[in-house]
Amino acid sequence: MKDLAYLNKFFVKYKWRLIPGILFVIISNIFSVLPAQVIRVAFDLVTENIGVYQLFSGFNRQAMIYEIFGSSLLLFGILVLVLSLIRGLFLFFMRQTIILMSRHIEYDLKNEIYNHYQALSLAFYRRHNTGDLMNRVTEDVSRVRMYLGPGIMYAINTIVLFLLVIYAMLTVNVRLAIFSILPMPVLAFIIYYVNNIINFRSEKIQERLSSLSSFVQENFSGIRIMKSYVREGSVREKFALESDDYKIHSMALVKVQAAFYPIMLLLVGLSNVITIFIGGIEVMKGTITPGNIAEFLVYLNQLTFPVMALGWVTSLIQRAAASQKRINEFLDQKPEIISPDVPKRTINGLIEFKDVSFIYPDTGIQALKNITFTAHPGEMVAIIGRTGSGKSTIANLLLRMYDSTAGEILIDKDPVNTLNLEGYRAQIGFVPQEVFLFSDTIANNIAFSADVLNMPVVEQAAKDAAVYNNIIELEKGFETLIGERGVTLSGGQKQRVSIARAIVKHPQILVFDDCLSAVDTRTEEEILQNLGNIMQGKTNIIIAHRISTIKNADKILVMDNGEIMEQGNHEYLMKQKGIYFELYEKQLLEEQEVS
Ligand SMILES: Nc1ncnc2c1ncn2[C@@H]1O[C@H](COP(=O)(O)OP(=O)(O)OP(=O)(O)O)[C@@H](O)[C@H]1O
Repeated sequence: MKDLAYLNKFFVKYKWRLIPGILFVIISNIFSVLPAQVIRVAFDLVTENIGVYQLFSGFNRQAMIYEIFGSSLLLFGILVLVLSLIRGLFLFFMRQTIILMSRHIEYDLKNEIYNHYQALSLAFYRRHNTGDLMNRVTEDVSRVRMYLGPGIMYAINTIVLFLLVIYAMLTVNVRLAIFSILPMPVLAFIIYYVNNIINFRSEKIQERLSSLSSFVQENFSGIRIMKSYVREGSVREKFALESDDYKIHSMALVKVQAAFYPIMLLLVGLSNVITIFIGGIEVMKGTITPGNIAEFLVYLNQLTFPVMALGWVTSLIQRAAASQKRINEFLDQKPEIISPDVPKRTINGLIEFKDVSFIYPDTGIQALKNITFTAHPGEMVAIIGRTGSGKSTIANLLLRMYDSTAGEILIDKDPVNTLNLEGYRAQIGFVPQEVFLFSDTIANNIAFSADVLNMPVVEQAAKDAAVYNNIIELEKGFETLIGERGVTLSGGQKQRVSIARAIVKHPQILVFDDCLSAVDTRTEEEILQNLGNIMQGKTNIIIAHRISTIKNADKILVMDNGEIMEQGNHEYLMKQKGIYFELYEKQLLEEQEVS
């Protein structure tokens, strides 16, 4: 329960909704207890007046008595109606304050979690799957809201109504009061117990449902592979198995739910029977009037819902506590990469890696060993090497997605971790190895880094990335939607849109992580030539597999197994007759074989 204490700050923030809300709950309950007393008076009046009416049988006065009796009953009826209307009005106010407060808190909490997520570093995202991250912002927050809104509202409601009704009952007759509320604790306990079973089984169903939807989603995403490997039959069988599992769990829930309402109604009915029985004895003894029995029956029916709510609210609070615990786990995570509190400044782009080593925190893989190199503004530094040799890791460290385990990375002679992170990253154009485009228009994807869309700039970036002609050939040009709901671009086109996105902001440092692999050599040359113009005086880091991409670079780092094996320009490395030379010969041979 201590996990829920985290939410207390919101109660303070929204105190002017909570306090009136509590007052409205109390007032609405007073108006819900009063009608029972009116009914008692009316009931007694009926029994008394029937006697009087019969006494005057055969006299003229009988019609008059009938009239007086009828109009006073009407008056009582109107009174009950008015009291109920007033109660309804306050119930409306109660919901308008407390439920609204819970919605405000839900909004604040979601934003808080989302902002926190954004501050967390890449390593955090490697450790947790997307489904889990999403669940905490949606499912868990909704459960917490149920505690903040209905949970609190019904809890206060139940307590207030209980106190009022039980007080009213005790003032009439203690014995009858005790007997009539005797089945209530049993009812509360059963509801609590059954609710827990229902929640547990619902969660199981939810898990099955997530697994079923992940299964379907994955198979539809990979439909091309599935069809080409003719696996429809076996996938259909697996789907039927998953569905069956879901059905079995659903049936188990239905059974409990089916037994729930009859048991509840039985207990409520039992209370009524006891009240009438014991009440009847008391009336015969003369301690209470028949009107009191009617009054008690109204009280009992009023208590039924709060008692049910008690069981329900208890399990609701338990679920909310479990969800808040999961939320707190994430909120307590400290970002590993923290920006120092310094002003943003423009960088020149001098990059120095000094003896940098890096071990990935989760896997313990040593991806870099004693890396030392310098990239000056205006230079193009290329990184080449076998897969898994650590090229992308250099880009990750340069972008400060991770901090190096040993050694130093200097930008304009200052350690990278002393720079304002946001300001620094904003001056880097990064094109990752795996292209990711948002489900949005091409224009918005290219202008992703800008707050305002500047079409001439976007168009120029598309021209520099050699994708302009492809875009204008599309029916809607730059306004074409891409992603799941939109058109599918080819692999090379996607890469070039992603390049345009990086160069549109004219960064001080440009990092290309093997992003020309799906582009033909002629287009590649065009892009590199354009880069030469845009990036004059700025620093380019190009990671590639093809020597043709990088042979004009000012400096080439040849990597293997996390280390720089050779370093220099193309001519120098060729003369060395080492790994680079071998790679060149091999690629030349492959090209000749292809042609
Ligand atoms: N996020 C990560 N967590 C743990 N280990 C990682 C992570 N990313 C890469 N590695 C490991 O670090 C090593 C270097 O990987 P890296 O991605 O830097 O290689 P690369 O040279 O870019 O390869 P490729 O050319 O195939 O992209 C590999 O052994 C890889 O398994």
